Amino acid sequence: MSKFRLSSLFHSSSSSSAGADAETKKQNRRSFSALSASLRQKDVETNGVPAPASKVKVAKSVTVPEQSPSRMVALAQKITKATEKLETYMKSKNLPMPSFDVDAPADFPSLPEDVQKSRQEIIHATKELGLLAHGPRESVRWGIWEFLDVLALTAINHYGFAKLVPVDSTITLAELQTKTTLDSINLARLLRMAMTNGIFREPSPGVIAHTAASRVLAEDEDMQSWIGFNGEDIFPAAGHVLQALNAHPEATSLTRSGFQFAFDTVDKEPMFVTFGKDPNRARRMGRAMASLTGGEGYEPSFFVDVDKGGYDFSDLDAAAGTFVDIGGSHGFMCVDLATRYRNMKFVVQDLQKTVDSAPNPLSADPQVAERITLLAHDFFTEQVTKDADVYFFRWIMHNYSTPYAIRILKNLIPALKPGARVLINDHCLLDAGQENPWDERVMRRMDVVMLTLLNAQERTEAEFRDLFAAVDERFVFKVSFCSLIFLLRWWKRGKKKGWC
Ligand SMILES: C[S@@+](CC[C@H](N)C(=O)[O-])C[C@H]1O[C@@H](n2cnc3c(N)ncnc32)[C@H](O)[C@@H]1O
Repeated sequence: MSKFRLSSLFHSSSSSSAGADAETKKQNRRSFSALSASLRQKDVETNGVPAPASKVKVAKSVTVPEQSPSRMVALAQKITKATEKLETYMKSKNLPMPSFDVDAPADFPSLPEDVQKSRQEIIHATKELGLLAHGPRESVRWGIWEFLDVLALTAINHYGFAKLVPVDSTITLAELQTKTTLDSINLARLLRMAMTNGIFREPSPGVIAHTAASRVLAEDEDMQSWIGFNGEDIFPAAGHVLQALNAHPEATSLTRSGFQFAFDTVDKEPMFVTFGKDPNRARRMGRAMASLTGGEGYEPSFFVDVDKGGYDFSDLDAAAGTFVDIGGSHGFMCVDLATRYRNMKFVVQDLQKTVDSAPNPLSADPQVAERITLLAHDFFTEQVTKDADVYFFRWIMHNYSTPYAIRILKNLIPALKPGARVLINDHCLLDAGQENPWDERVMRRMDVVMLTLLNAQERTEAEFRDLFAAVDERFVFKVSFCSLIFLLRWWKRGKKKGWC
C-alpha cells in the first residue's frame, strides 16, 4: 500500500504581515510556505506529530526557494492531476466516470495500483482542502453535526424509504407519505437532509428520485443491515460512552460499555448475549458483518492466497498438521484453506448455537469437508483440542479488553505442544500518522467502535507483545505480516524452558 500522511493538515500554509510592503509580504509568504513544507517533511519522519506552534514561528525567518504554492493550491493541483489520471484510465477501459446518476455503478472496478493511489489522493486531498477552506472554527463547529447525517440515514433505512421510491421514475412526496407511517413534514425533512449527502434528489419541488447512493440503499440488503446495525445499535451506544466512562473509567467490562448503558443491560449481559435473544437483531448484525467483510482486503483470500501476501502453510500441509480456528463461525476460512491445502486437518470451534446452525456438509467437495471438524467449544474454558500445530484467532482478540484476552489465551496453554503456533488475524494499529489516511480513519473508528460496544480495543504490535507477555513468558514473537487490513502474529513456545 502506498503511504499518505495527514501531518500537513496541522500547518498553516501562508503568512503575510499587514503593513509590510508587497515584496516583504511575498518573501514572508514564500519563507513560511517552504518552512512549513520542510517541517511537514520532518513530521513524516517523526510519526506525523505536528510541530509545536513555537517552531512554526521561528521558521518564518528562513529564506526559501521561490514559487512554492500555498498548501491549498498544491492540494488543488494534486486533485486535478490525480483526477485526470483516473479519468484517462476509466476512458481507456470504456468505464463510466463516477456520477450521482441513478444508473451509475455503485462501486469502482478493481483498479491498477497507481490508479487506485490517484483515487485515494483525490479523496484525501479534497478532504484536506475542504478543511482548510472551512477554517478551524467552522470545521469544528459543523463537524460535530455529522451525527445528524447518521440520524437521517438511519431513519431512511429504518422506514425503508429507498425501497418505496421507484428506481426508473419519480414519486411525489405526497404519494410517498401514503406508504409510510411518518407525516409529510418529517418524511420531507429527513429525505432533504440526506440529499445534502447525495442520497436521493428532488428534481422538482415535492418530487423525489433516486441517486446512485439511494439506489444502493434500496437494493443492497447487506448494506441495509450495515446501516441498521450502525444506526440503531452502535449509534445509540456511542451516545452513552461518556456515561459508561464516567461510571467505569477503566472500561474493561463486557457488561459496562456504552452499549449496556444505551440498552439498559448494565451488569446484566454482554452485547452478544443481548443479540442472541433477538434473532432479527442478530441477523442484522450478521449481515452487516457480511457487508463489511465483502469489502476489499477483508476477503478470506487475503489470508489464504500466498500470492496476495497470505500465510504460507506448505510446511504444515506436507506434515498433515492440524489447524484450529477458534471462534471460527461456520468454518469458511477452513473451507478455503482446505481447498488450497489438501493434507492438513482442520477443527472449527465456536459456541454450540453457531455450530448447530452451520451448513452440513461444510463444502460440496468431500475431500475438503471430511478434513474439517466442527466442534462446540467456549474459548473461555480450557482448550480441548490438544497438540494442534496452529491455533488461529480471526477477529476475536479485538472483541476483548486485556483481562478477557488474557483469559482466552491462558486457556490455550495446557493444550500447546512445543513449537505450536498461535496466529492472530486482526487489525494492527500503527502509530498515529503512519498509515495512509483512509486506513488510519477506518482503524481509529473501528477501535472506538470496539470501545463503544464491548469495552474492547484494537491493538498495536507492542500491545499484542505485551498481551502475550502477560499470558506466558514462553511465547516467542516470530513474524508479522502487516497489510492493508490485518496483521498476523506467529507465536511459538520458546527455548527458554528447553522445549524447542
Ligand atoms: C467477530 S466473529 C469472528 C468470526 C470468524 N472468526 C471470522 O473471522 O469471521 C466472533 C466469533 O466468535 C464466536 N464466539 C463468541 N464467543 C465465543 C466463545 N466464548 N467461545 C467460542 N466462540 C465464541 C462467535 O460466535 C463468532 O462466530
